[in-house]
Amino acid sequence: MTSIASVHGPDGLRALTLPQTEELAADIRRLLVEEVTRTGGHLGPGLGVVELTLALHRVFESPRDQILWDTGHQTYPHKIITGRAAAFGTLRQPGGLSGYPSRAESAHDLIENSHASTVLSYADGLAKAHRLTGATDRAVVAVIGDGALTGGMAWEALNNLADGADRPVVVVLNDNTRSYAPTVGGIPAHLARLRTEDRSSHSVFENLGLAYVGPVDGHDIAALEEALRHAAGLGRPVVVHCLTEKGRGHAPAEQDEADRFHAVRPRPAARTAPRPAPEPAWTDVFGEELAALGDRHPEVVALTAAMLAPTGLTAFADRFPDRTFDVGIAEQHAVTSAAGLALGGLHPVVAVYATFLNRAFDQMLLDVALHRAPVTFVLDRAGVTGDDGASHNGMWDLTLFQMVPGLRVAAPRDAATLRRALREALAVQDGPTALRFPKGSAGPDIPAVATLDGMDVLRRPGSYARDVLLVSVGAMAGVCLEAADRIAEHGFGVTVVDPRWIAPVPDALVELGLGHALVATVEDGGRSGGAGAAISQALADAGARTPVRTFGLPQRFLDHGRRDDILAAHGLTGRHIARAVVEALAGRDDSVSIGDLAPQPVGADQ
Ligand SMILES: Cc1ncc(C[n+]2csc(CCOP(=O)(O)OP(=O)(O)O)c2C)c(N)n1
Ligand SMILES: CC(=O)[C@@H](O)[C@H](O)COP(=O)(O)O
Ligand SMILES: [Mg+2]
Repeated sequence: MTSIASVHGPDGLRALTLPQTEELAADIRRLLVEEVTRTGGHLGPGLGVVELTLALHRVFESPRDQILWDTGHQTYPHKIITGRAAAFGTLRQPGGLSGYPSRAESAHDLIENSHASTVLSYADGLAKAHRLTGATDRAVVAVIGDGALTGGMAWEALNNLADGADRPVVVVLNDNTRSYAPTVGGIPAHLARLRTEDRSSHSVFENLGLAYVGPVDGHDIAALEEALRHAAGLGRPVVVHCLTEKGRGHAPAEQDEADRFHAVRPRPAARTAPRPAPEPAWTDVFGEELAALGDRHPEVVALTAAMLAPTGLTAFADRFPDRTFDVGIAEQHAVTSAAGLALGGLHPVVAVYATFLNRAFDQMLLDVALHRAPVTFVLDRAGVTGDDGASHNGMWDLTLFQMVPGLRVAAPRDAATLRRALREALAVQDGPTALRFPKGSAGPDIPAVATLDGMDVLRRPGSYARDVLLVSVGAMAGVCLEAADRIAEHGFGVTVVDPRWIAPVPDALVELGLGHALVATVEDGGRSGGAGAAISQALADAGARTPVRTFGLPQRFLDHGRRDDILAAHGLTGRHIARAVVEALAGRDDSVSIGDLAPQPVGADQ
């Protein structure tokens, strides 16, 4: 039995016979199922590319030849055969292997961004660089999924690749017919015709001017190697169309109609005490409320970028299939299409993970906000997500939102305020709205003790002294209340307020801030240009001399880890905030922000 342990790096692969390689594939599958079901992660995508990964590393000589992966979630087999099998059990653990390619881990990993549809653009750039630097002996190989191929950037890149007959790139299309769910649109329909029709009809790739090889059985190593060698020998841009099965070799994944085990949760640790009833997930609270509002709001339609279930739209889609649109992994199109829907008299809800909206900022700014289109953006996974690493944290949305004229932004603190904010957003007809909430459980509802011009007061100062105003943004309410209690122990009067709608900065919040000795803002998002910065600016514009402390995430790419650990590492805990506020009030040292006070995690962030 050829085991992983018997192969030392990709060079060892090329010495194996075909049967030995097939045995190795079985051993890799065993390791994937055993470890990923324990650690959590992307099991289905990796199972689907075991043979493809082996064939790629037997035909091409990485890292001289550069093998690039779109999204990177399917690279566990690649990691295993490029020297990281022994560490594979640390996958997605703090300080352990990243769940995506990592340049710090290996020379075989070139691109780390987990945002889809980018790989062909990297490849186009690399091919041009090799042409200009004379490094024409290095192959450029770009693996892209059928889902990622529905993203606009992929076609921008194909347009350029087709224009570079003297700049060879081997595009490996990993066609498993699915993103999470079956991939939607004309592109998968075309690929299906290529799979089933005789090769009389030209592929779209050939019509663009690229060579096309396939379709090839993506689980037949010999056939794959022959096709890849042929493609590499063409010396021009070529698409190798590989047919694979997501979840291959693990029956529960193969039979999973939802998403073929796209991403599995970690196996829960054995417990002695009964597990407490889980509090509702933010995603489910949103999804159930939107479905409930769908009857009362016939003008509401929902859009997703290939993530219907992950963003909570399943219930709405089940009840209103004609009012639900999956546009593929195409966030830019989703947003401008929503503007079109709004111009047509409807109220679109664009449900998206916060980090993925980054790429549709221009569309939000100039296709939606410029036209004051009543589009509601619902951002899940806002703030620190943690396990999926730097490009998955939703830590830029609050900063981007500050730049959009007329955009109203809500950051609910719990399930009750999420439901309320959604109802309020759907009632806005004269401009865009956005709601943002983190990954995971919405936790217990946090009641207000009073309201003030639409803002929720969560804590009044016992002594009515107006020493500190703690402005809680979204899900940081619990942290703020803990900080307030700690600060009050030092004899200071602390008010905690949750504006609920945090942009534009409410006038009532400025008014409230003017009357306090110090204002502190706490957000699960980037400090730079975030909600706190906007509040600080608004106070300054009102002529306030009140010092403002903003607590949030540093302007860094944060390594993967557990959400709570990352928040703590950057001072977003009651204890850290209290200490910094008390020191600022005591005048001991008001030049230091909490982000500098907090201990940095091992393997300091970039
Ligand atoms: C811009 C962007 N939007 C959404 C996602 C979330 N996402 C991760 S993998 C995936 C599906 C990818 O499908 P495909 O490219 O076919 O790869 P497969 O999982 O089938 O191997 C999606 C939508 C993302 N990573 N990037
Ligand atoms: C690879 C990718 O972008 C998604 O699959 C992401 O991993 C989603 O993660 P969660 O849905 O677990 O937050
Ligand atoms: Mg796919």
